[in-house]
Amino acid sequence: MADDKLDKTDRTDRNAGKGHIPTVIADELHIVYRVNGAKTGKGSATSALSRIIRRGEERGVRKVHAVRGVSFTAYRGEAIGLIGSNGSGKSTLLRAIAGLLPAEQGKVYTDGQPSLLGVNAALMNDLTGERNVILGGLAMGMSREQIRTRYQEIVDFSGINEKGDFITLPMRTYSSGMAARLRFSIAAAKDHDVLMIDEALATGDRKFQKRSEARIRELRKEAGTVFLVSHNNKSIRDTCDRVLWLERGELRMDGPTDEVIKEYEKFTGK
Ligand SMILES: Nc1ncnc2c1ncn2[C@@H]1O[C@H](COP(=O)(O)OP(=O)(O)OP(=O)(O)O)[C@@H](O)[C@H]1O
Repeated sequence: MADDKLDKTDRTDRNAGKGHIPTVIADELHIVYRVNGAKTGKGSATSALSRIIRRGEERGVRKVHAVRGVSFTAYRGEAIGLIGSNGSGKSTLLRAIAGLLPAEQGKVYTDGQPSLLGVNAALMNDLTGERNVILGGLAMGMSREQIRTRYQEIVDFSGINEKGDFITLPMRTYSSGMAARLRFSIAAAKDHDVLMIDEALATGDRKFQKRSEARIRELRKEAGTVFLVSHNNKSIRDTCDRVLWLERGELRMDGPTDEVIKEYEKFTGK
């Protein structure tokens, strides 16, 4: 499971001799979704017949094999980009590392509790931005005192109050970009062992993206590991030094950012 403590002497730690500390190890990881009540066939007489014949098997459950045998080791201080076409398994892999999805086969080992910062991270729409900063901080394990000292910093970083006193209004009055900025700011206020960001940078405007990129670089210096899922190759280039390229759930390439993006751009025809 994802919350297994890492065995620092793990054999997959190829760089142990160089003093690198592994934070996440995925070992031949497979993730399969099961979709209940999924219809097979088009509702024709023959498909109805075949459904009757299959009765007793896993009826109405369709499997989606989203991650297929992915292995890698992430180290402290690395910023790793995850790239690949739509539906290639990037978000699924992050959710599995965060311990939100069980492994069908294989294993994920993590050092500490990884935090997943998605554009869908749970904030309460009916509460004010202010309350969400406090609740979000508590949910991440910050003390009230820590939240109090970081509060102004979080609000300033989000830029929510640049156009008026929005932080005291309910989140439902925010634009999707404003909400995403607040989510990022809350998550980025804490020093994470492993921080995973799913497309968060794509949502803010250019000025906010720059600020987020700078913060990611800081988080790396503070010895965490950062994973970033993005379709924006420039964001990945500016932030990451290593890239994992997924395609149809398989790890197609793992290497230095420039090399992997070059191959990916050939693949996508850019
Ligand atoms: N909750 C779910 N139930 C069933 N299948 C799912 C679920 N979430 C994702 N999938 C499937 O798993 C596969 C991988 O999806 P995933 O969202 O991980 O891809 P992605 O690389 O993050 O895509 P994108 O770039 O479009 O965000 C896809 O085939 C998708 O249809």
